[in-house]
Amino acid sequence: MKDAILILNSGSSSIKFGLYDGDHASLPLIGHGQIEGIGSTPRLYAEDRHNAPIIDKSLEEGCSHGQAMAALVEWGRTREAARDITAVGHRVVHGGNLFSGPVRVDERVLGELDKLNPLAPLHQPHNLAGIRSLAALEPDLIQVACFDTAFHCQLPKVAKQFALPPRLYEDGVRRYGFHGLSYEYMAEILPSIIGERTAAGRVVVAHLGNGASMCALKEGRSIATTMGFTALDGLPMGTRCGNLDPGVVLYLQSEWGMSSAEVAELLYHQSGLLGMSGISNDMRELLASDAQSAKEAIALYVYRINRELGALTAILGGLDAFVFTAGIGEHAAPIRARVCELASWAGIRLDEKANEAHGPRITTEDSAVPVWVVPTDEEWMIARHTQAIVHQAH
Ligand SMILES: Nc1ncnc2c1ncn2[C@@H]1O[C@H](COP(=O)(O)OP(=O)(O)O)[C@@H](O)[C@H]1O
Ligand SMILES: CC(=O)OP(=O)(O)O
Ligand SMILES: [Mg+2]
Repeated sequence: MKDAILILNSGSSSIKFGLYDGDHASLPLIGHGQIEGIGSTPRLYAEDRHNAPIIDKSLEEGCSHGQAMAALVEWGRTREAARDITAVGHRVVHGGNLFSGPVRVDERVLGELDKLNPLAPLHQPHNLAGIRSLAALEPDLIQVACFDTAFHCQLPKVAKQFALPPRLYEDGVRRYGFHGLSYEYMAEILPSIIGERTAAGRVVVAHLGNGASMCALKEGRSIATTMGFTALDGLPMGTRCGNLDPGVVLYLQSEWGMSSAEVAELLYHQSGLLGMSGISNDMRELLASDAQSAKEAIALYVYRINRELGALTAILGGLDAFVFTAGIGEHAAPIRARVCELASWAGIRLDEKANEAHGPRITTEDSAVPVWVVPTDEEWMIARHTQAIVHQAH
């Protein structure tokens, strides 16, 4: 029977998945898709590697993450009846300071990862619930956790430190950084797209999805990143505030009498693009809106990206390439145009037509720094790690 590897990527608004042919080192894609609307009106959608739809089906109203996962495995088996799912690789957002690489999950590992739930409340509990519900369905299945934080674990100490007493650092209160599977994929794919010499230089990648962060890559390694201890820091996001004076939190608690749960709800769910605009966390809706609040939300979003670009360029000591990726980075040409306009200080000159066509290169020949649009593929990166662990296990 042929082997397949199922990959699950639980983002803050969806479960994305991929089914890969585990018999080949290059891991060809069999099918991929997502379940959207978990908690409201869930829908399972998948297409094959040529983007032809395979399934488009509504799931039970209000179904849980676990039930959605079970529906997915059922689909994988029905569709690929001649295939055995040998392993499931999961995106797990937080690995803390214990996990610096992919790991096969067992009860001990799950126990350690549970402790990190408060550090990634939008993601970690869903990631772990998925692993647990699959373990209950299929106890012998190899399940592998691949961490968003792992790619950043070699950050220089100064980039990880907060200006707090050292005992807090020792206790794990430090910058971890996220979206590491996306940045790892970029480090791997960029030489073939932007050229080996440029990719081996100083590159800033902006991962702009529902969550958003930026990373400074030097010689393909992360040396600085905008997210921190949690996935709240850095850029404003769909519903998260990004960088914020910690004095605001103290003020809300002491003067407004807000509990920590209420502050968490505000900062994780009611801030960012949604909070500022009062309209939506979806950039498509904001770009289509005439409301002043939508315009202000977009203005702050691009302002903050430009500001972080400056900071990361300073850390890198210069800039050889700038790359946009993830939902907004790959699809929102007006946002890229606004960022590039603000980044004229770096000698960036936008090629409008190329930008409208989504690149891959979106700057003119005389731009001092080339800017690229490169689709990310966190799932494929997870599949690679999972395959390596499966090989170790045999
Ligand atoms: N054509 C588009 N124009 C503008 N924004 C888009 C477009 N397509 C997708 N997006 C944005 O991308 C976001 C989702 O990005 P994605 O990387 O899939 O997020 P996540 O993995 O965090 O769920 C959506 O919320 C939406 O704002
Ligand atoms: C870490 C994070 O913010 O992930 P996502 O963008 O998938 O929400
Ligand atoms: Mg994502």
